[in-house]
Amino acid sequence: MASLHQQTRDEIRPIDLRYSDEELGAQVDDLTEFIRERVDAAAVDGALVALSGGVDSTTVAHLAVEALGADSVHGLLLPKAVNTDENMSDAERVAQDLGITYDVLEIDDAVDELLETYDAGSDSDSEGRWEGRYVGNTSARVRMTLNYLVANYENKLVVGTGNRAELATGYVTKYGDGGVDCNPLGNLYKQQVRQVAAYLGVDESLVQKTPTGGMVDYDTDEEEFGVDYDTLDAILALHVDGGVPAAATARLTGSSLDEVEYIVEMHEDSEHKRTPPTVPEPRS
Ligand SMILES: Nc1ncnc2c1ncn2[C@@H]1O[C@H](COP(=O)(O)OP(=O)(O)OC[C@H]2O[C@@H]([n+]3cccc(C(=O)O)c3)[C@H](O)[C@@H]2O)[C@@H](O)[C@H]1O
Ligand SMILES: Nc1ncnc2c1ncn2[C@@H]1O[C@H](COP(=O)(O)OP(=O)(O)OP(=O)(O)O)[C@@H](O)[C@H]1O
Ligand SMILES: [Mg+2]
Repeated sequence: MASLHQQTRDEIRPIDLRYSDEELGAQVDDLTEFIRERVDAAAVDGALVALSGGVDSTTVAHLAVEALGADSVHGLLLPKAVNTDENMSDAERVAQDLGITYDVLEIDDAVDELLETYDAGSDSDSEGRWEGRYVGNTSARVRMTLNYLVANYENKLVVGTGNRAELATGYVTKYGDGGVDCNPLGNLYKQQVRQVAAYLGVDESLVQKTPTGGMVDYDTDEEEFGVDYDTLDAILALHVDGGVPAAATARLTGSSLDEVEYIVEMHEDSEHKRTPPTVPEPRS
């Protein structure tokens, strides 16, 4: 990995976290070994991957096939009306190119039924953000339920797709896309995920695709972070994971202090998503 301290005050350019060629091959070996180990340790028959057409799930599907062989990997496409046809056809192409079995299960009815059961009325502010939150998160939890239904049925592990940038900022739905059995990409920043994807032969258009949650129709990840992914990666690597002071991080990444502090706030507020549910201390 390139040095985090490669910049001078006069020359601000994105911090490069990408692996060297040698590191990249070794990293991919480690990731495939990780998936094999998890499946062996659980004594199951393989891996289930939910496929969205995004680079994270595409990369995990490729890694799982490298690790286990196509016969041991099952894909699930779980479209909702809000998902673009392009994403879903990309997901289908990934499954077909890899030669894995997959199902396409529409989730709109299940999500609507849950919302109606609670009579979830309008909880929206003027931009519909709050309504988007509970609808989007319920969709993610319906997907999680279907992942486990099929994983139980097929005796497989649910292999998650969360990367370090998402997990560090809590940019996952708790017990939704965050509800998985293991996360092979959990220590990789987004630019490293893209690098691994390219190494595994993922189509360039998918490697460079704009990340979106597909939760509601207006979200791209970078709009919610307030900075682009390369900058987010760098802020996390320098400050949150690396202990470089916030002001120096802002300078080194070409960000404002407010932008760095917003990411820190996301990190701190989402601690509960990275730890098991708390229990009180036992009475002594
Ligand atoms: N301190 C605390 N200790 C323990 N639990 C705490 C807590 N604070 C909140 N909670 C619980 O957590 C809940 C909030 O968490 P959660 O339900 O996840 O909801 P929340 O974090 O508000 O929303 C999920 C975020 O992740 C993003 N997301 C989700 C899924 C996929 C993607 C994507 O890009 O692919 C992005 C989404 O856009 C949104 O910004 C609260 O309702 C409460 O139950
Ligand atoms: N329509 C969908 N069908 C199946 N799985 C989905 C769908 N939408 C989201 N998921 C699952 O939720 C995960 C989290 O979504 P996320 O957007 O973070 O990842 P991605 O789409 O793979 O990559 P990117 O972040 O670049 O868009 C996906 O990787 C996938 O496993
Ligand atoms: Mg996506």
